Amino acid sequence: MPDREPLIRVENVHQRFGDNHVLRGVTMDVYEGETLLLLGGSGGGKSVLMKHFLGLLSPLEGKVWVKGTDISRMSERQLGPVRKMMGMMFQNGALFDSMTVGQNIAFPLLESGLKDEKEIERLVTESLEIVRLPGQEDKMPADLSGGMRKRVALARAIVDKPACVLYDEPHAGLDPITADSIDHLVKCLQRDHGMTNVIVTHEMRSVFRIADRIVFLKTGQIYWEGTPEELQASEDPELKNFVEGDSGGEW
Ligand SMILES: Nc1ncnc2c1ncn2[C@@H]1O[C@H](COP(=O)(O)OP(=O)(O)OP(=O)(O)O)[C@@H](O)[C@H]1O
Repeated sequence: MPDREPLIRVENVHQRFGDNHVLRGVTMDVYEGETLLLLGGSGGGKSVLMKHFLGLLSPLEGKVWVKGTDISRMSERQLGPVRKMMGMMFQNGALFDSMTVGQNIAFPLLESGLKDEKEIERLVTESLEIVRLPGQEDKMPADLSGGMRKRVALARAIVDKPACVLYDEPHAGLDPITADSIDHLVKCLQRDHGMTNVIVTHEMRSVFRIADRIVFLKTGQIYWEGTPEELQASEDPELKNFVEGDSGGEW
C-alpha cells in the first residue's frame, strides 16, 4: 500500500524476557485505514509486539513510530496522547466485574480527564450503539454472555474515538456465529468510522473474511506478509500447515 502513510512503523524491534528472546528484529508497517491480521504460532510474540504499538513495552533495540513520532523511549506522560489514538481490546475482555457496563465503558474517558457527565453519558450510549448493545449500561459483566462481554470490551476500546483499535484474540472462546458478529463490527469500524484495525487471532475463517493484509510472525521475526488471496495461494509448507491447522501428525 505505497500510497498510504503508515500509522504505525516498527523497525528492527527486539524484546526479551530473561533468556527468552521473543522479538528478534521485527520490521513492519500498519497503514491508516486497513485491517491488518497478525498471525503466528502460540507464544511467538504477537501480543508482545502489539504492546509496543501502545508503548506498554519499550523495545530493547529498534524503534516504533506512531503517526511519524518515535514513541520507543517516551515517558508515561508523553505516551498519553499516543494512547488516546489507540483503543485496545484485551484478550479476555478485562472488564471490571464490580462495575456496570456503563462504568466500564466510561473508565478510559475518566482516566483521560473528561469530567462532563452528560458528554460521558453520550459517548457511552453512542459506543454501545456502535457495538449493537444499545441500552445495556446498567447490566453487570457477570450477567452477560461471552459474546456480549467482548462487545462491551470493544465499546470501551472505541469510546474515545481512537484512530486505531488493537484486538488481542477477539474470537477466543466464541461460537462461529458470535465470532462472525465480531467480524462485522470490525469491518463496520473500518468502513463507517475510518478506524485502522490490528488483530491477533487464531480464527482462520475470520482472517480470510476481514483481512486486508496479513503479517505472519515466526521465531520473533516477520516470516511472511501479504493479502488473504496470496496466503490462500501460498505453497509455503509453514503457511499451508498453519492455514489448514495441520500439525503434521498422522490420523
Ligand atoms: N511480561 C512478560 N514477562 C515474561 N515473559 C513474557 C511476558 N510477556 C510475554 N512473555 C513471553 O513472551 C513470549 C511471547 O508471548 P506472547 O503472549 O506475545 O505470544 P503470542 O504470540 O501472543 O501467543 P498466543 O497466540 O498464545 O497468545 C511467551 O514465551 C511469553 O511467555
